[in-house]
Amino acid sequence: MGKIAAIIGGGVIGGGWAARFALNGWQVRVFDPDPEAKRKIGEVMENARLSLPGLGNVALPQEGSVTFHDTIAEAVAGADWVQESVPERLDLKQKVYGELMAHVPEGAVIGSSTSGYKPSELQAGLARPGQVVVAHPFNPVYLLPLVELVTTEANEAERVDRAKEILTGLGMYPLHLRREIDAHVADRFLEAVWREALWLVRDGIATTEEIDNAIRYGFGLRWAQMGLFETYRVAGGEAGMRHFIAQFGPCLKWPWTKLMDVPDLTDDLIDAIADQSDAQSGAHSIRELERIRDANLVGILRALSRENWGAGALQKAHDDRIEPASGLVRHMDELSDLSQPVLSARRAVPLEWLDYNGHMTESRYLEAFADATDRVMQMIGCDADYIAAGQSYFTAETHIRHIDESKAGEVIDIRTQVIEGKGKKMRLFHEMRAGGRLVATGEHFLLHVNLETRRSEPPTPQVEAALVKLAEAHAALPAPEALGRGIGAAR
Ligand SMILES: NC(=O)C1=CN([C@@H]2O[C@H](COP(=O)(O)OP(=O)(O)OC[C@H]3O[C@@H](n4cnc5c(N)ncnc54)[C@H](O)[C@@H]3O)[C@@H](O)[C@H]2O)C=CC1
Ligand SMILES: C[N+](C)(C)CC(=O)CC(=O)[O-]
Repeated sequence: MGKIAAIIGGGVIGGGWAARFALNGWQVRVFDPDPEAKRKIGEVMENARLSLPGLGNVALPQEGSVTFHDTIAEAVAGADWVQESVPERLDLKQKVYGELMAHVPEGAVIGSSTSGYKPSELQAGLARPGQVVVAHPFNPVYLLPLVELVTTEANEAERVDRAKEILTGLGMYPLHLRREIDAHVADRFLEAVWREALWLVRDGIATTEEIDNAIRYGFGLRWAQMGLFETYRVAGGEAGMRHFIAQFGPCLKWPWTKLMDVPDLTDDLIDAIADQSDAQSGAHSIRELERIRDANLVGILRALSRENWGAGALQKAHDDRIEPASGLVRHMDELSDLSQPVLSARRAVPLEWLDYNGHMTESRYLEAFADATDRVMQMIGCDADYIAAGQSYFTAETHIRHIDESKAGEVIDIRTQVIEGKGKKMRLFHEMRAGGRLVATGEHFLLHVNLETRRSEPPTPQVEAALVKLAEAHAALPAPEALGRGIGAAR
């Protein structure tokens, strides 16, 4: 049996944790007295299955089970990680921790999703305070990598290291705070922005929609990729941060913000906010908004991955970590059997690859096959260093057949047969399958090129020898039925 995560409280956040653990191969056990918890978590899992697996370019491990339990004792039995996500009330959390102490295995980490309590407040009076850390995630937990890890002197160093390792293994970024503080780091920041926004609505300066537009059409886009300080460094021009502070530092003392003043949440203000929010977003259900949010997040995160930047760089590092378990290799010497087509991709279909017909769109087949070709190039030694040294392959011709549909989150495998590999020429035949079904084939002809002259020339002897070895090993395979076929050619 795989690793076990117990989820105590399966609402918005507990459901997100359940999805992140399960889709990363953990067995998940949920305890939540809400009779609707199973349905709600089922809906979160559905959204997560569409979006999380396709965030990266390598398939996640096989999904773990999610089971529901009537008692805390049953849910936490044998658990490696327990994540508490009950409502944000200290008395309730402390009661739950009392019960957890009686049943959670001593080796397990107990993480709290608390948005604002300090770990010392949760640890107070417990038999084993060292087991409890704050692991504060961000909604949607299954897509956003940040988790604030807050610990105290009571936490053993080994347990803190294990907590970091487990969270990293889930594709998250544990930001370990230097010391505990109310509301950690990110929520202090969100709270300041939220307070200011409430004032702007209360004073009739802007509506909820106008405030959201001010964020999403402007600084929100900047924050997603560079955060605050790096953004302001750039805003300081060539003189950087010092110039930025010299220019805008004095404004901090001007009445630009309301600072700690909080508007009274009167019935009138709450009605105004709720009515404006209905007018702004009421045409969509919460589940629809969640799906829109998820599709946008996947697009943003995948764009950042292409630049190997920010949260996208984290995703790439996660892909690298899980790649060996996925069965993919980087060099053909790692293959145990050269006589069969090589596994050149094993990945899930990203949400952003879908089109208006609800399935993977045609251009993405080429992207998937192109990535598979890159993998074959890497396997024969035409890797990043080789290319940086001035040689590579260019694709000269491609023929793709679309045979069956593929949906978001579905795992596709591509296996590649080398049809020809000699001198400057490389001809590949890719077969893409989803759950054993043949989904598409791609035939590609490539020429080896000198990147300085931009003219074709033979590869280095090492690369050519590797390619020839693979081509000879594949020569005994039957020719693919569609090899060399043009559009409209008889089946
Ligand atoms: N909603 C958000 O945006 C975020 C919330 N958090 C934190 O996560 C925690 C949970 O918040 P949400 O998921 O938003 O609340 P929620 O209200 O959606 O879910 C709480 C769940 O806990 C269950 N519950 C109540 N008493 C319980 C008990 N004794 N044992 C087990 N389950 C119990 C409820 O039935 C409910 O399903 C809070 O500490 C909150 O501060 C953290 C990050 C973001
Ligand atoms: C509003 N909130 C305090 C519950 C927010 C969080 O804790 C983090 C988030 O997801 O924004």
